[in-house]
Amino acid sequence: MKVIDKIRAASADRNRVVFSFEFFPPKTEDGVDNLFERMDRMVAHNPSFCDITWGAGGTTADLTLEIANKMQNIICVETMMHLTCTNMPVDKIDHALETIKSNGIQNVLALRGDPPHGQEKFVQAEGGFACARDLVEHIRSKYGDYFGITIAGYPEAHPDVIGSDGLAPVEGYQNDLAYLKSKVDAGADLIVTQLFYDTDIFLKFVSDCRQIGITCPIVPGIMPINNYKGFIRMTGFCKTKIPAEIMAALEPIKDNEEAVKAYGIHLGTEMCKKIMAHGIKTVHLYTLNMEKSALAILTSLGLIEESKISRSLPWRRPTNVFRVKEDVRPIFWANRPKSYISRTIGWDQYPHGRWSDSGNPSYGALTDYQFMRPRARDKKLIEEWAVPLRSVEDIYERFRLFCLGKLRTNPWSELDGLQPESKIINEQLEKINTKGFLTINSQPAVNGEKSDCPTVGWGGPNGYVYQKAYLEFFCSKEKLDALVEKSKARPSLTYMAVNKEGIAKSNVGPTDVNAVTWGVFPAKEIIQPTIVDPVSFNVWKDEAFEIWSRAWASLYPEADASRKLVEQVGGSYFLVSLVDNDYINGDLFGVFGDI
Ligand SMILES: Cc1cc2nc3c(=O)[nH]c(=O)nc-3n(C[C@H](O)[C@H](O)[C@H](O)COP(=O)(O)OP(=O)(O)OC[C@H]3O[C@@H](n4cnc5c(N)ncnc54)[C@H](O)[C@@H]3O)c2cc1C
Ligand SMILES: NC(=O)c1ccc[n+]([C@@H]2O[C@H](COP(=O)([O-])OP(=O)(O)OC[C@H]3O[C@@H](n4cnc5c(N)ncnc54)[C@H](O)[C@@H]3O)[C@@H](O)[C@H]2O)c1
Ligand SMILES: C[S@@+](CC[C@H](N)C(=O)[O-])C[C@H]1O[C@@H](n2cnc3c(N)ncnc32)[C@H](O)[C@@H]1O
Repeated sequence: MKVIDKIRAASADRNRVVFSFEFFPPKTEDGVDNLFERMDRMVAHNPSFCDITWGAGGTTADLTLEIANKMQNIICVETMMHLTCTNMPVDKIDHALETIKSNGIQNVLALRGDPPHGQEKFVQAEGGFACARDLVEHIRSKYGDYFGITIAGYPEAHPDVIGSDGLAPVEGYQNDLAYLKSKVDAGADLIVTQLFYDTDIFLKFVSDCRQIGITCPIVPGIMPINNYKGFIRMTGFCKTKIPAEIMAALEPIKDNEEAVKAYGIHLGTEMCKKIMAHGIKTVHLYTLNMEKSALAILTSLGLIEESKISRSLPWRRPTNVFRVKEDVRPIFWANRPKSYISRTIGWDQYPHGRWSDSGNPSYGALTDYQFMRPRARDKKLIEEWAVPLRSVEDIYERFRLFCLGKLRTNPWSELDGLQPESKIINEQLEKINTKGFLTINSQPAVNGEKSDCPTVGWGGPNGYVYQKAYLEFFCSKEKLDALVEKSKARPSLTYMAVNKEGIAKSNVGPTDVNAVTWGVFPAKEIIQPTIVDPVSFNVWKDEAFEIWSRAWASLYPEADASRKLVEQVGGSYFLVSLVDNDYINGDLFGVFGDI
């Protein structure tokens, strides 16, 4: 969706305030991994968009494109990619735009760019554009209305116009404004401003823009002060005016980083309050890839609340323009959303409400990507899972500890630990893992809980949510046989089981689709976001078995005895998916009672 449409919708919805986060491409691979984990946490607070910068002179082009793709499709946040003209002939510009378009991204921040490192003046690339307005014109003429186009605005005028006294001559400021209007007239629909610390200057700028007929939203760019030296460097570079009272407040605490941060949060909050009091309901935060100050400012403003992170679906709703209609997913990849998205990236049609509408979905092939762990998690996974294993009971112990919350990582999960809903059943999970039913997925039964309940709620307020109890685990053939025998006396149970070779047992039909999570909301059809189905189970099973070797056994050296044990268990156990369809009086764990 275009950011401008989100901002307009928020303004129509009781003038709701929206906020956004800016990030830049980190310099190392570990940095990139860490950034995604951080973004994931920040996106849970529902920013209207996040943007990623385009390294000076196009130095980070490939990385920016890759990060933008992951932000939109895996983190699932509305993504705006910065794009500059520096060193970019038109074919390179088009390559970048075609790439993000095919990845379902609809938002671009169109910029001229700074001169490349070490150079003083911006130089137009051969066959490239001279300024941001040319780029805006090009995007509109070639891509029509597909992209939402944002441009940069400078409340104190562009630094090129600012003199050595730190001020822009009136004429320079006016020319800059007139040029800004020409960028809007060329097709831009949103302005994000350069950072500033004098709110009066920003408010005057907005008023000046309105006077010359700029009507689009103007989003204030706020950079929380994180450390004194960085602040001085950035404001010097951008020629930003620092009000005397800010300098006076910083001077005595400049060597105390914590005090500077706290002041930065206080100042950012006060600036936003003042801006918002003037009717501006958007805030753009230059996060500098840091989480604390940006979130603290939003918390102080009452725009976010840790305890009220709400989910519109039990899994993160896609933002990719091609998959926004998607509202049903099989449960199997619930703990591996990145893998699910990568395996379904080619789908051009998403089921709407009824899973069977999608027919027989062709999942993408299993690739190395599915087994790649973010480096930062690698260390933790090795520490928690590559421990000496003498018997199968030692294997059981890993699963048991994970279900008790004593391990953070799990080879079958891309997520950190368990979800809050698992607390309801973690004692039962512990018991069955101790018996050798090695769980990798679960959900408790829910019969009409309020939809804003912090543990199992989703979909916003005023609705009711429901779930069938679900378990997915590996177990030996003997244990599976015992379970199948016992389940005969429990008609509410349905199961599917399969081993690595594909030998299968099940009491459901080959195309039966079982909705295991649904919600009832005012003035809406029933929403049923999560299903269990044999077709997807059959695809998932290959990934689930590969994880034994590619994500766990591979953590040990080649000939290690523990490695062999892991391979052997993974190679001989069955993968079982078990649903208790009686979500009112069922007792899913009861069937394990005397096995
Ligand atoms: C929100 C924001 C994000 C940014 N992100 C990035 C980024 O990711 N990567 C990056 O490299 N840089 C980024 N920049 C920095 C930006 O590239 C520089 O500030 C650059 O010097 C100007 O870019 P612009 O798009 O504002 O340029 P333009 O809008 O083209 O303007 C540049 C200057 O030229 C003047 N000008 C141009 N044409 C005319 C004309 N015909 N008549 C009169 N005056 C004219 C303007 O008035 C202005 O002073 C960002 C800046 C902002 C505010
Ligand atoms: N608002 C801006 O003017 C702005 C914003 C982003 C990037 N940039 C410029 O883009 C180029 C590439 O930046 P990068 O992201 O690759 O890495 P970088 O290391 O130069 O900057 C890191 C981050 O700092 C922030 N930043 C840098 N310069 C800024 C500025 N003048 N004003 C506000 N924030 C600024 C941005 O969030 C940026 O992503 C640099 O020349 C940078 O100055 C400018
Ligand atoms: C089935 S989903 C939950 C989905 C959600 N209830 C829905 O309706 O779509 C994933 C659940 O599996 C749980 N889980 C993750 N790893 C697990 C494991 N190893 N054993 C048991 N449960 C696990 C998570 O805590 C989470 O509750």
